[in-house]
Amino acid sequence: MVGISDKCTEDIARERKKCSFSSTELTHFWDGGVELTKRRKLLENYFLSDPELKSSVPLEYLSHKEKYERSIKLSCLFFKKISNWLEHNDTISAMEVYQSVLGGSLGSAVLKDGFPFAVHYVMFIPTIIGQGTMAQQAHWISRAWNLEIMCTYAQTELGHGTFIRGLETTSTYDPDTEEFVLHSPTLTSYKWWPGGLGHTCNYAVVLAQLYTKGQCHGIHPFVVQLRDEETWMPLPGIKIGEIGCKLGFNTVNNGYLGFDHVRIPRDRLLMKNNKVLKDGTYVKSQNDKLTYGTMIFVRVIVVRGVAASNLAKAVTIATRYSAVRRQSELKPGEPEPQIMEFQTQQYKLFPAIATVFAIKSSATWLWDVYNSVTKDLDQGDLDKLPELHAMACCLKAISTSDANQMIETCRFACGGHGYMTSSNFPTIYSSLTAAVTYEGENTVLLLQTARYLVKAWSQRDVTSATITATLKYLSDFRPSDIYQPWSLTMSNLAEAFRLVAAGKIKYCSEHIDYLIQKGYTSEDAWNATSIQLTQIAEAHCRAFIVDTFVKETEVAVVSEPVRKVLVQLCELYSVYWLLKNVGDFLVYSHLKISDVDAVNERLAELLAAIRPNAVGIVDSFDFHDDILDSALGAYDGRVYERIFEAANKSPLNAEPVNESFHKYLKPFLKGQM
Ligand SMILES: CC(C)(COP(=O)(O)OP(=O)(O)OC[C@H]1O[C@@H](n2cnc3c(N)ncnc32)[C@H](O)[C@@H]1OP(=O)(O)O)[C@@H](O)C(=O)NCCC(=O)NCCSC(=O)CCCC(=O)O
Ligand SMILES: Cc1cc2nc3c(=O)[nH]c(=O)nc-3n(C[C@H](O)[C@H](O)[C@H](O)COP(=O)(O)OP(=O)(O)OC[C@H]3O[C@@H](n4cnc5c(N)ncnc54)[C@H](O)[C@@H]3O)c2cc1C
Repeated sequence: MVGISDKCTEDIARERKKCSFSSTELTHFWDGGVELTKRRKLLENYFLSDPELKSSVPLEYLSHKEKYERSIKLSCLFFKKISNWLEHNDTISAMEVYQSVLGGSLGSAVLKDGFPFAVHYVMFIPTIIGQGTMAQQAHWISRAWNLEIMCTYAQTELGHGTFIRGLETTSTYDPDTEEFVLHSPTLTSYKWWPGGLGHTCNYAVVLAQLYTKGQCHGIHPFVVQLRDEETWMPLPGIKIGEIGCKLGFNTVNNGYLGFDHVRIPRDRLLMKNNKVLKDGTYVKSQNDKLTYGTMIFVRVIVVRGVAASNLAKAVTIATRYSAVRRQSELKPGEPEPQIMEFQTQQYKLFPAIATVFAIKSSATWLWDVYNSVTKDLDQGDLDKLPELHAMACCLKAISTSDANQMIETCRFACGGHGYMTSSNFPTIYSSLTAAVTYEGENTVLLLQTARYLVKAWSQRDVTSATITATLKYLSDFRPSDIYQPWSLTMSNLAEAFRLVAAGKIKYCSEHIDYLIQKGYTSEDAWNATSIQLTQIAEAHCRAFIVDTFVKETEVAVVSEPVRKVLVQLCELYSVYWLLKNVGDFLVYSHLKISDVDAVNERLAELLAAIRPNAVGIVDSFDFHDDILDSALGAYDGRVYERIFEAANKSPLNAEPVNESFHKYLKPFLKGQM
């Protein structure tokens, strides 16, 4: 074993030396500025140096019950520590602290399989802000923020997750007592999935069909107490439990919930948007989609906080590992190369690095638009809500599905060792892949964006004067644009993505019209076109991501060496996705068959150009080793020693002979069983 460690650390140190730019400068760009990097590190040091928050036994060796109990202990210590921090420091706002703990990667160093308190902060509090009156906000936010109560967001039911208009839980107003009566009429009406609902929370926002004066007004949010505040026993009429083991999220305590005629006061209906008066009169808001606001918020934060951040972790691990792992021969008789020398390996890693930066720049745009639209909504201006909804849907879907596929590719890039739990790929994958489904299943979200695009296509001439920036390419589109000459410049690549999106949107819209003319209902025509409809949402999203990434590389305040890296990554992202969908580009853009070889060559050139900087680029994500938590991806490159150390944490290695030998194996082998 002697010498292996030195060789690996030398390999990775050599990578860092040959880097053509300052990794620290790229870290500042990634964090959003020097000051933000400082603050992030301050928080990391504060939390990660605390021995109480570290666990000696890896999570995977605990039983399901032990995992839950440890998750509660660690969550309490962790959130106590956050309160202590906020009491004694005013340099970092509470919002920023919670964002880095729950929306960033810091929390995963403490509870890698998720927090049972997460939905309390990520969904319950935002729902009260978005849906509660001032009085309701004052009451519930202060109770929730001060952790007097633990809360969740209970929308999904056993029978319905996507189609929330089909939820079956009812909330019927009784004007005599001025109460709502919550009821679960069927098994499929049981709430199913909410994080922390099992045993952790005593309150929830419950989405239920509101009935008053014999009329159903659709789903509305109600704050409901589930457990006694002292004894934590479920209240009468509340049937509650945990939903059991899952692919991941096993410390999140996802739960189920049923109601047997549970009465709650009238003021538990969140009434910022819609109201029920004392006598049962229903007062409708100007837009019934405002009830869906919390979902938009979470989709917005998933893009960077979940998709980019998990993919960045995975590609850091795989890239560092590829710098120290040596295998096979490139030329006969020569020493085994670092596996990163293989072009196929570069093709697995570098597009994933480029995708992390691409997602990040779109996520920044989305966050800014979210904040501006939220302000408009508060002033009663709903004009920009459809664009925000459409972009949040497709960016959530594309970022999580890219990350999902690329994290798996990063795992494959690490061969057998990637399959070890100690690589941390299983946890990174299982927490990311949940985001493909939660907060709007990806196909469904793509179809929401497609609905917006088809509508925009039909209105593009009438609305061209007021068309939003993300749709301007539709009103600019001329079918003859596909006869322009092709060139391998970034502006031309971006144009090709826009042409593909516009061409496919045009085709889909015309196809739907054609089917309707043939006698299809509009719903059947929609369904019969829906494969292509998901593709137009993807094409629109890719064109948007490329445009946003290009603009970011142009305006970023960085040195020329860093800008060069960003430009290469931006071009790689574009070339990679063009070649993945080359058929579409041949049909809908000005790319011709005779141009494709040159694009393939450009891909190879870009991979080769990024190769010397690869470790430097992933270093710039600046993951603390405790956050990466990977035997393959630690900063020092000591891969083999760490794999060995992790194996020796297996409880089976605590004794030389396991008792099952005496009980079963021996009698079996001796023919005595
Ligand atoms: C799929 C739809 C959108 C369908 O709803 P619908 O009422 O049938 O709508 P439709 O007829 O297709 O469209 C009607 C219209 O509503 C618009 N719309 C739809 N959603 C929104 C929104 N959020 N904001 C603003 N507008 C929205 C649509 O664009 C349509 O507009 P239009 O009529 O075309 O002008 C909806 O039901 C939905 O969002 N389903 C997904 C459910 C979901 O996201 N659940 C999340 C549960 S919580 C969770 O998963 C937490 C995990 C967190 C964790 O653990 O970290
Ligand atoms: C880890 C995790 C945590 C969660 N946390 C919460 C939580 O805290 N609170 C909460 O309320 N919920 C939560 N959920 C539930 C989650 O939001 C739903 O699972 C999600 O919205 C998808 O709904 P579904 O499970 O009913 O899938 P379904 O809608 O049944 O989807 C199944 C299939 O049907 C397809 N499909 C459905 N409708 C359409 C359509 N209109 N057009 C085309 N295809 C369609 C989908 O594409 C998919 O392929 C969580 C889920 C997970 C996995």
